[in-house]
Amino acid sequence: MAVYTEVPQDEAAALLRELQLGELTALRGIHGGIENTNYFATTVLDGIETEHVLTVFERLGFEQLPYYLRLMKHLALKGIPVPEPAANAKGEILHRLQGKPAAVVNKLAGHSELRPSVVHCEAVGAMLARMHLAGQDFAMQQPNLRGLPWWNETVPVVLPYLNEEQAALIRSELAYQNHVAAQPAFKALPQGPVHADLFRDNVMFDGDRLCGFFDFYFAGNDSWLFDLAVTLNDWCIFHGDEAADGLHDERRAHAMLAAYQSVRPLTAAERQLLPAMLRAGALRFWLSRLWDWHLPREAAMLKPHDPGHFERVLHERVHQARALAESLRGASGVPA
Ligand SMILES: Nc1ncnc2c1ncn2[C@@H]1O[C@H](COP(=O)(O)OP(=O)(O)O)[C@@H](O)[C@H]1O
Ligand SMILES: N[C@@H](CCOP(=O)(O)O)C(=O)O
Repeated sequence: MAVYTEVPQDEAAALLRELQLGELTALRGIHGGIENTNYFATTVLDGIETEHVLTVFERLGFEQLPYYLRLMKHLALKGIPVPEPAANAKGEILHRLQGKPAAVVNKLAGHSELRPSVVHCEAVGAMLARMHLAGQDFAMQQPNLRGLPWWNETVPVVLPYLNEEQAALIRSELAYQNHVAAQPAFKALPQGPVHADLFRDNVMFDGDRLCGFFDFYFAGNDSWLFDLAVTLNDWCIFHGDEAADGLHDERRAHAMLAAYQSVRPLTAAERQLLPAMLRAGALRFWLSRLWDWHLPREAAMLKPHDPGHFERVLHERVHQARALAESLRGASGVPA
């Protein structure tokens, strides 16, 4: 269920006409997604049928949206396959439907690849690096609104719902992330606009061909390494019914990292900080899932995502980081 706001057919048709996209012939609510109201809209212009996605924003306000929509436009103009927001005659890409902010973008071909192969991970890694480079000259700035300040605010909110072991893990991870974020090397990491939620369900594939990235509504300015870590934490981890839920898949991770670096090699500081950033990415999504699970927005979600998955991912990332640190200490002659 993801139609919170019913958009009357005539109101949608008027907007699509204003955007010079043609005459509306079909409007269908989309039942995936959890954040916004989404419809597929079909229009006909000069005899040609085209598919669009009409979104009514339920959580984000008129102030935050220009950043996301302008970023998508910027990336699309640079050849990155992302949905391009449609503009009216005045060049405006943020519209209003039922008193709420709304946008219309082109519908990407393909479907989400929920069981990605090495080939899919390579394609995503390379495109992510291309997207980071293409965003370098994007002029607008907006922080990642789900970054460290939000983690610091949210941990006390979710703590009452955790058992002792979980509370200890979340507290110690938060302390670790605050410590890492204060380091000069961390502050100097390459930055730019990042997607920050590039999960498997936000990418379209047609077979092995990557058709596009979408759902930029958690984007913001942050380190590129954070974006890569979030992506690795979803695409290169075992999921759900697999016995190894939450564990790292070395083959897929290696493929994604190599493909990313074939476009933009990581700096020495990025390579060193990747284990810490994988932990940060796991903490970020464990927190948001705990929040959604225990404090759901009114009528907002039919099926919140499982927080336990990211608890397992965080355990895995902490374990890996310690093992790596110990092997490095061993290699340098310092006892582990
Ligand atoms: N530009 C697009 N092209 C094709 N499908 C899209 C596009 N945008 C959204 N969708 C479809 O709508 C669903 C919900 O979109 P999503 O952005 O994930 O919603 P939400 O932000 O509400 O969670 C997606 O899973 C996908 O099937
Ligand atoms: N990817 C996040 C939740 C964000 O939902 P989306 O449908 O907007 O991508 C998670 O899995 O926790």
